[in-house]
Amino acid sequence: MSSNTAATTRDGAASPEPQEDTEPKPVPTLVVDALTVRFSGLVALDNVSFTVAPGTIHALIGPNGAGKSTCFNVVSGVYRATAGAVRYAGKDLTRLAPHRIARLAVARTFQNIVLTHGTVADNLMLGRHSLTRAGFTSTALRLPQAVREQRRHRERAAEIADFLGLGPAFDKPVGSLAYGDRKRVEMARALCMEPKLLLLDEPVAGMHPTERVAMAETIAKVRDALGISILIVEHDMGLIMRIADSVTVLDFGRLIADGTPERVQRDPAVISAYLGTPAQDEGTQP
Ligand SMILES: Nc1ncnc2c1ncn2[C@@H]1O[C@H](COP(=O)(O)OP(=O)(O)OP(=O)(O)O)[C@@H](O)[C@H]1O
Repeated sequence: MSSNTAATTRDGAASPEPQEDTEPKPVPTLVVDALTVRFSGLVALDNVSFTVAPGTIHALIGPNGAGKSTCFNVVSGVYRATAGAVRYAGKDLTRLAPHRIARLAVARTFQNIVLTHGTVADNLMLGRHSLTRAGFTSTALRLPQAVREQRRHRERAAEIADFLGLGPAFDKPVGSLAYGDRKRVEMARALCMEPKLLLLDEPVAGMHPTERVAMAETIAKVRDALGISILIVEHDMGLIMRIADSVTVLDFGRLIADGTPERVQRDPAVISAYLGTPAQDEGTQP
């Protein structure tokens, strides 16, 4: 990070604040309003409403088949809603294709690792692609402006890699990294899009306990340093209780609880929904 833009987080670490020429835009509120999704006869989401306040970590939890991924996929434009709306930055996301949603500074990660080729730098530069102004021809011809722009993007990608603890791996092939680091690359790629809303789909799935704790700290650090909103689907209840500001609980497509982690954890409907289903892992019980 260039010294004139450097900022520090609460813990004193360098913060990857976006380098914007103009005043940064405020983080919009995400409003999920009476969302219903039907697949043939099955109601995957039934009139679900909740709000993600700017700069907060909002968790979407629930037993298997509760409708979490369906909700996540509607917000990111992968699934169509049957009814209801998802309002964000003055738009209804249910009417937009994924690339138009991405242009509203909404980035998502995937549950399963999709990055297997190239170096960490290559993958992070993919995340910068939508922010690149230079066209294919000027980049291919290595025109000075295009070269300068590429250099700026690479520096920014390196800052984000550093922030996520991937600095030493920046020029290494993604395939050579440990599983936990590859999950971090996925998150770094999403952050390279400079999102105001980050959608994390099971960011610690498959990680061992030490990696999970480290990732939880990183997610909280991203919220604190960047002030962006994070919507997270995750089965690891311990992680959710540690870092979430608010939690929405789904069961059989319906919202059964919504509130702070402490309140939701004590809610009888939540306890009964979880006790009625087999535990995913040791962290699943509320
Ligand atoms: N593309 C689809 N076509 C048909 N049914 C679907 C589709 N996607 C999800 N469903 C169904 O919708 C319901 C909700 O599924 P969803 O994957 O959203 O739940 P989930 O809470 O994410 O579950 P898990 O924790 O197991 O991932 C399930 O009954 C599922 O089988």
